This record gives sequence, structure tokens and C-alpha cells, in this order.
Amino acid sequence: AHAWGYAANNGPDKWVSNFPIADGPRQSPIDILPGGASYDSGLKPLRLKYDPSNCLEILNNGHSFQVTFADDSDSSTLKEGPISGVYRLKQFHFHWGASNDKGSEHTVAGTKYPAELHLVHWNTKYPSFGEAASKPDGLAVVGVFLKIGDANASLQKVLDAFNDIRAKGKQTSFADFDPSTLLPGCLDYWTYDGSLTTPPLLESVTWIVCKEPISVSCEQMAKFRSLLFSAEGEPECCMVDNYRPPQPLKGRSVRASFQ
Ligand SMILES: C[C@H](CNC(=O)c1ccc(S(N)(=O)=O)cc1)Cn1ccc2ccccc21
Ligand SMILES: [Zn+2]
Repeated sequence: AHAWGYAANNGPDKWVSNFPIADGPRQSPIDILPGGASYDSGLKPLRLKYDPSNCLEILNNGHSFQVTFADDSDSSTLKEGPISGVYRLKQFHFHWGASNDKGSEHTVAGTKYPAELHLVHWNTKYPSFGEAASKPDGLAVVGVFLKIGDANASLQKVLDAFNDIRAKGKQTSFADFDPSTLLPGCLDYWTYDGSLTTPPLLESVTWIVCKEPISVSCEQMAKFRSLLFSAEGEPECCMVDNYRPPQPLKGRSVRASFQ
């Protein structure tokens, strides 16, 4: 398997050697220029419906931590917005920096946020996530920026599980969590056609990036940085700066759901 990562020897600038699509026409993330986005009155509001009982576990996969959901029914779904059909929630995860001045993958007119949440959904016109992941309309990821401010009580429930997943490969059960409690009050969004932001960098993602950030405290950011890229028994390597920088727009248009 390819040992890709975020270090100097295996990080984003090196991914193209094993994943040539890294230089493809619809790569993510991008720098969003609000002035360059065109308002599309045809864009519908996001219709998100999540069932906390679908929440299964939380795991450290060596690149981030993710909370995985049961996706064998349509009980946790994304509809409307820029997409057609029904997309099921598979997992959510985050990207963050070693310090509060960086960490998000998307940027807004060059502004980096300390972290970014990704809620990953797959198109149920395909039989599974794995099938959908290779189709141009296969995935829809909702991105939410995190901004330093008050402690986020909903996020704290996730952070409280970290002691069991500090090292790569660790996982633990995680139940009854409603990811809609991580969404901002206003669901205005930008949308564009893009890709997974980690290898295999598949160009199968309709990106839906919320304009309004959610809050995270400095102490909570420190908790993110207590996770490890390394497995138990390996030299400890803090999980920080697990973000890909913005990629060329290559003629793509970014639409806004708001004026
Ligand atoms: C692509 C998949 C691994 N990657 C992801 O799932 C993924 C999801 C979201 C992002 S981001 N940062 O853009 O939101 C990046 C990577 C491997 N894989 C391939 C088949 C497959 C089947 C089941 C589970 C995993 C599977
Ligand atoms: Zn992500």
C-alpha cells in the first residue's frame, strides 16, 4: 500500500508520484473567492437528516480521526442543496493545524481556519460507498470551518473519546451522536465539483462548503493535537497539519447559495 502522509517525504507535494490525478482538472481543496462565486437562485437549501442511532464508532486511521455511521438504510441522509437524489452519511472527520493560524483545507480569500469538518456522503444510485467513490457524482462532502471562540459542547463529546484512539489503528465504540449538532446555524454554502483531498484523490466529490464557521476553543484545539499519526510502539508523531493546500481551480466555477 502507498505510505502517503503529511510529512516532507510523503506529503501533498509527493502524492502525484503514486496518484497522478493529483494534477487533475477537478482537485480539492480550493481557495474560495467570495467575489468570484456566482449566486445561483436555483440552488436549494441543504436538507440534512441524521439519526444518532446510526453512529457506530470513532477511529484513528493515521491521517485523521473519523466517526463512522451505519449506512445500510436512508436514515442519515443529505438531499437537495446542489445535488439530486439521496446521499447517505458514511463518516465525518476533521483536518487541523499545529497552530491556530492554519489547518483548514479550503480557504476563503486566502484566510485559513484552524480546522475544517468534513461530513462524507455517498450517492445511493450506486450500491455502496466504494462504488460511488469512483463516480463523478458519487460523493457529496459538507465542509464546515472551525473558528477559535467559545468551547463547542457538541464537539466536546467527540473529543472525550480521544483517550481510547490516541494512536493510529485504535478505535472504540461511539454511539448516539447527532452530527447535525456540529452544523452552523446558517447553512448558506458555496458549491463546486472537486475531489477527495487525500489519496486516492478521486474526482467524485460535489463539495458543499458552509459560509458560517462553528466555534472551537483553544483548549479543544489542543486536544485535536494530542492525537498521533504513529501507531503504538512507534516513535510518537503528533497528528497536526493533516491538510492539503488549495489546488488550481482550472476553469471551474464556484456557485453560492446566497447573495
Ligand atoms: C476512498 C476510500 C478512502 N478515502 C475516503 O474515504 C475519503 C473520504 C473523504 C475524504 S475528504 N477529506 O475529501 O472529505 C478523503 C478520503 C477508500 N475506499 C475505497 C473503497 C472503499 C470502500 C469502503 C470504504 C473505503 C473505501
Ligand atoms: Zn476531509
